[in-house]
Amino acid sequence: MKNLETRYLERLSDLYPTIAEASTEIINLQAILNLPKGTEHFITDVHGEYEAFAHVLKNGSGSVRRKIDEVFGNTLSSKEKRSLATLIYYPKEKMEIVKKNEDNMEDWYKVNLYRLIEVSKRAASKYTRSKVRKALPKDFAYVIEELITEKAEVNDKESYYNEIIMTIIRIGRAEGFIAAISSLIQRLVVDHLHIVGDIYDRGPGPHIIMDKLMNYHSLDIQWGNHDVLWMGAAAGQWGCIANAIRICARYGNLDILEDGYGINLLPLASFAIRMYETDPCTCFALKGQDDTISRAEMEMNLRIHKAISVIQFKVEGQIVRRQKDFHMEDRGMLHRIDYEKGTITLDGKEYQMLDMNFPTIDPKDPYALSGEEEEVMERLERAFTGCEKLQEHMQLLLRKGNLYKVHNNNLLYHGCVPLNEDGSLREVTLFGHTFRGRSLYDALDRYVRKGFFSLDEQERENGKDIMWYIWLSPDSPLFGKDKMATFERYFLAEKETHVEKKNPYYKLLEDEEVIDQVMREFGLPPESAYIVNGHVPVKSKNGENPVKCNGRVMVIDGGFSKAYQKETGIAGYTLIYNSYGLRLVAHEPFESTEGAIQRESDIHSESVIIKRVMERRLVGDTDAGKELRERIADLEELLAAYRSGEIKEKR
Ligand SMILES: O=P(O)(O)OC[C@H]1O[C@](O)(COP(=O)(O)O)[C@@H](O)[C@@H]1O
Ligand SMILES: [Mn+2]
Repeated sequence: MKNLETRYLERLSDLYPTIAEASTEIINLQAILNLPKGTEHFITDVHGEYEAFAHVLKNGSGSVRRKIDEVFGNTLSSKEKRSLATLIYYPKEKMEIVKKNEDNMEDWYKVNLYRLIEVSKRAASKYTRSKVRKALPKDFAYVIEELITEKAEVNDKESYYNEIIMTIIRIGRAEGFIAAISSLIQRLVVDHLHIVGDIYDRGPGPHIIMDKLMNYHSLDIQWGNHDVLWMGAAAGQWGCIANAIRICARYGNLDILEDGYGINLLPLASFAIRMYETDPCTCFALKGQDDTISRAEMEMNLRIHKAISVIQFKVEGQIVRRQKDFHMEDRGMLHRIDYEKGTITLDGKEYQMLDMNFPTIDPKDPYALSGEEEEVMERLERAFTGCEKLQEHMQLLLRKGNLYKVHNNNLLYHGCVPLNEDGSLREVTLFGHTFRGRSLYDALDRYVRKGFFSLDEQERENGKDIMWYIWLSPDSPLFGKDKMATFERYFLAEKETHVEKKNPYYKLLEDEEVIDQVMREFGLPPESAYIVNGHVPVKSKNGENPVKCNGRVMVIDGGFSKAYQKETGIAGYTLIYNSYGLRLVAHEPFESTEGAIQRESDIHSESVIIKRVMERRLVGDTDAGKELRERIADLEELLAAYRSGEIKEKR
């Protein structure tokens, strides 16, 4: 039998059947290595805020504006630049407005088409032709390529381009063309997107964000605890289902389930209304509620909120009892309640319960679901696991996502690396094995996938429970707090019981030695790597800085989440890593899509340069570059095999 290497070269020769073809590919790949590296965009903790998210994607955290500035410098006023940027972000909507106010549309089209072509030329200049070609919108691929490629052979270039532009206008295709070229610009300014977790919960449109991501050209996701919660729910884990519904109810967002995913909440709603009919549910007031909701709807929402919370506390009590390895029995709350006195004893201290109306709890067996609750949960489980759209979204999370990622010398994860007080890696034992640092991340990642794919029922069930564990365990790298005080926040007035203490990691973020250790743990060179992490809102209003440890760690959760903007004072950070270096961008709250179009009010963003490289970074300096060099080496072997007669040319 031929050896593996020869067999591999034979397969490669199917793709490059001649000396000429193999040589051409080597030259092409070599050329790519010398292009500037593509722009990476990092976004985190979007929490369902799809409008702000869509806008930041459209403007590439200021990358579109920077391209416009590079191309036009002082030859356009800032108002004109703003208009052009708005046109690129929202071409259709912007043109509707222009058409109402402009008397000479032909002129307007001409000027703007010209400007857009200049910007797209610039945006395309750092890619190979073949890559640009792949990005071209189908309908206008040929014309756009014509217009953005320099034509050395055409003498009168201006009239050549003008002819094309005038034809587009004459045949009534200007609008379609503008929309197409605008989306090409958006597509080219960001080469790759990293979402550092928490797409779901609190805001109204996580499903809309997921739809956008489904079509995004190049993407990876580091799961956040809220994303894993939804993954667990989609896999049918009851603790996750109850939590996900509870959070939707808490934020007045049950529409996400009903309209966004078509999950029928009627069984839960009718149960809740009946069971808590006369209960004012005062502990279950909604957060960040919207005033458009009717009174009847609000009352139903409160009851659902309470009903699903009670179910959650029961189900969670069952999980911590069956999964002893989770060491979370202290989070079983219901058996600590004195149902006669209306108090609960926690850590030896007795507290008054703010609500004692629990018609479905049997004090002797407080974690048992009532028959109706059981039935509601069974129907919800079927609805979650049977929802095609939710499953598709979860498949995307599984395909593009991981618990962490090492990419171009950066380490990306949502929460933390669990540490002990002294900074050493915290050991966690699960199902008979002990993990820490990277091995903990890897083990949990594997369990998540088992929860979806394992054929072994026990493994699958453990995998599902692990998703709940990742959501809120003190040892979960995605949660990183000593407890999730949901129960205390609903039922106890004493604020000290609401405190969730963060893992020592967050205190040690400024400690160089600790950070070196974390980087080494993930195989990164401490002198040049960066850590990007989200999860904890940075209160920049209070002078808190997202840049830690002399610029080596960036915590970029600035609060896309409207619910948290009061605390943070801004609307989120994003990072841009392009061929010139690394730039942190702080965004002001996003007014609305309508404002962005009507008043051309782009998000105001301040950016700070974290690192400016001495020499422009090239594709050759990236992970993709490493792969390309490997491919070149393989092709050179093939070439040598052709030339030595070891392999015959196929054509
Ligand atoms: O403010 P809310 O929506 O009630 O959420 C508070 C809960 O969310 C958490 O902060 C987890 O969410 P994050 O991952 O967004 O921080 C819990 O620690 C806390 O109990
Ligand atoms: Mn989080």
